[in-house]
Amino acid sequence: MSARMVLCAVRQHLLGGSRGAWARFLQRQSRGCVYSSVHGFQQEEIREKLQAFPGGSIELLTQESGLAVLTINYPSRMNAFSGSMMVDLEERVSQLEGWTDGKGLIVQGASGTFCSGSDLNAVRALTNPQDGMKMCMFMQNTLTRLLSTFTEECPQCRLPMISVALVEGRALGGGAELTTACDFRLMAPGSVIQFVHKHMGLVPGWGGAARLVRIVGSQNALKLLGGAVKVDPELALQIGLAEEVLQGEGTGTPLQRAENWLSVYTKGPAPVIQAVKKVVLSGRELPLSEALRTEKDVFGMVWGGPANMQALASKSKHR
Ligand SMILES: CC[C@@H](C(=O)O)C(=O)SCCNC(=O)CCNC(=O)[C@H](O)C(C)(C)COP(=O)(O)OP(=O)(O)OC[C@H]1O[C@@H](n2cnc3c(N)ncnc32)[C@H](O)[C@@H]1OP(=O)(O)O
Repeated sequence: MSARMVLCAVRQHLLGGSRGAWARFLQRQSRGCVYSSVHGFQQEEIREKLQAFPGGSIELLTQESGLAVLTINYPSRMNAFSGSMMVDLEERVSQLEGWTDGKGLIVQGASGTFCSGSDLNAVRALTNPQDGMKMCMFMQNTLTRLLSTFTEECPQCRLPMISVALVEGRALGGGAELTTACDFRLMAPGSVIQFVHKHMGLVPGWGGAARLVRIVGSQNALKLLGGAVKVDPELALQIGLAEEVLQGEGTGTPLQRAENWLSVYTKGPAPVIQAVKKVVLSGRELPLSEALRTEKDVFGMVWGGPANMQALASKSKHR
């Protein structure tokens, strides 16, 4: 464990394991996970630039069940991301990082379609490479925090919720990238995920390529990006991009079906579900020796905790 990770673990203990307090502490320390001023990234400068392209919103609904729903809301532009929505998303992620009771997150688009990527009106006004890179760094930071990725600068998992992208309609360009910032993708019949970047003379820049390789492997990722392939639910299942197709007309809305699907994995006390996400995430993101040490630290947080004591007292059998 690096000196910084030790410090982080000690701080977490001092803060009594309260994720809200811990999140607020970390937010004060550093808001961006991948890029900071060290990399020439000035968050306030790009926020201001993005705010000049308003429209739409990102809505967050947190529920007592511990499930939250994040909705990309700009139906008149097929839920494309305006500049102000990029800023909104960053603020909603901060809100989620401070939500102590959170266990699961569903990311969806409004009005039956997921997201058509960046708002092309904003993209056209930001074509110089400097602005493009700033926008890309801003979105990489936000989506990295959304997925709770461990990075060198941010070795603590701050948003340890199990997340699902509910894909209805289309997820194009940046919208396809956003789906990869969730742990799972559930697709409605007839929906499409398409990395259209090649057709735009681009490659993904919101971290979508790096994450896609980890999800489907480099050969499938090369095919999807190189061919700008329209991925329907059948292909998505075949290559492991989607977890399930949400079938079942008459069994509730797609959102209700996604909530039912997710609730299987989020049933139980928040600290335990958050611990599950942390150990899996560290196994995926960190070198083995660091992942093992993180697992030990997380284990130490739940061992002897209320859920553990209650389970021991009830002498439960796992039949
Ligand atoms: C860095 C770039 C990259 C990234 O961020 O990683 C990107 O994401 S670039 C954006 C990539 N996305 C696109 O290029 C999508 C372009 N749009 C379409 O292909 C189609 O609109 C659609 C999404 C397939 C839907 O087609 P259809 O069902 O026929 O509806 P319309 O075309 O009539 O769309 C309705 C309305 O929405 C506007 N729209 C759709 N997408 C965007 C967008 N990304 N930016 C801005 N506006 C968008 C579309 O122009 C229509 O508006 P009106 O013309 O005013 O009716």
